[in-house]
Amino acid sequence: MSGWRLCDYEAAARERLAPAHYDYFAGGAGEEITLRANVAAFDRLALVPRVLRGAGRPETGVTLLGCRASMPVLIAPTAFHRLADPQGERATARAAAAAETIMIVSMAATVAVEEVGAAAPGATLWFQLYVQPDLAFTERIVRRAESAGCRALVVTADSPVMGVRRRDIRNRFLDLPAHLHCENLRDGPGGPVRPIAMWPELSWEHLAVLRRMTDLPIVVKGVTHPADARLAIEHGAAAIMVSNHGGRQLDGVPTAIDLLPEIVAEVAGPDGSTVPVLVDGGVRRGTDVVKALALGAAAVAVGRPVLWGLAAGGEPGVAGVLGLLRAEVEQAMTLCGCAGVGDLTPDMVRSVVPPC
Ligand SMILES: Cc1cc2nc3c(=O)[nH]c(=O)nc-3n(C[C@H](O)[C@H](O)[C@H](O)COP(=O)(O)O)c2cc1C
Ligand SMILES: O=C(O)C(=O)c1ccccc1
Repeated sequence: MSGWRLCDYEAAARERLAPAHYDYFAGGAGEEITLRANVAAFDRLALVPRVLRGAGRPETGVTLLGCRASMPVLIAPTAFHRLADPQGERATARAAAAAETIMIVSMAATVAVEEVGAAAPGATLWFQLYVQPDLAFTERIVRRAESAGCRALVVTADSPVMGVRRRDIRNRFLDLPAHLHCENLRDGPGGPVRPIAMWPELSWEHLAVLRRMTDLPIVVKGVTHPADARLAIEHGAAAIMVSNHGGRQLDGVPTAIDLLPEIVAEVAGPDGSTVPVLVDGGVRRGTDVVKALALGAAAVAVGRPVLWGLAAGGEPGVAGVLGLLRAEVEQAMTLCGCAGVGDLTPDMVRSVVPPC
């Protein structure tokens, strides 16, 4: 698949997927304003490279919450990988292991977290959690994620209810096909599968409960307001993920890349200390990654591009997408005169008026 660009994977995925499943992956909430804006926002930013720095071949690797990744691109948690490929999350995890990057396994995975870990022993996995009102059940799934070897807990905060996804309503996409289930929601092996609850009562108090429940570092995903970034840290978050859920929750939210600088400024301690700020939404090429890092992100995550790789070509497809992003990041860093991610600074990014 060499020579492919990310848009080629999306086109191939679209041809292979049932239209309702393509729409589920591709779609956003409401009028899809935020969905479109996420991608467009990167094009309104320009990179100002530094020259003659003798930087050599760049080191693209990063360490996040004690986990090494070969590039500052993580796999965002996305549901239902077996809609895209029979191996589903197993294939994604194997490609993540081969690329040496971190996969955030979704609570709504169609392969149990234990099986994802077993399928890709070399993979670094984090687990995304929708905190369930049944806190005893929540604790059981946290223990399962720990036993499966997950190294961080990513708590999704932007989904007190599900966003209104008009494509899914139009397509009557309500349930998974009968042979697929959210395996992390099973009450014991072979037991019944619970529906995932979105919980409007979820609050900062529960973050403190989780903090006491586990020694895993907690990432709060779906932060957009700077005041919430601060609250997340005050409640023990080890990292923050600036995200509008890929435009799938509240439509009209600013793009994650536009929110990033304010949040980075807010979480910077007076002594220069800070927690890592991750960002996702609309990252589609290496220069997008470099822009986010220059604006203060410790790393980015990609959601849909991984699903396109998976639907287009299973594990090799995901490997192709990750390899492409990795090569593009390296190329962009080299052209920016950067030896490592720490050399990317905010002065290297400018807002531009789009050409008319
Ligand atoms: C099909 C799909 C399913 C998703 N499922 C989850 C999920 O289960 N949990 C979660 O926290 N975020 C979920 N997300 C949001 C992603 O983690 C991420 O925030 C978003 O996809 C980033 O935008 P991008 O797709 O433009 O890269 C999902 C996104 C998509 C597209
Ligand atoms: O579709 C999503 O974006 C998502 O986050 C989700 C939540 C619960 C179940 C399946 C997917």
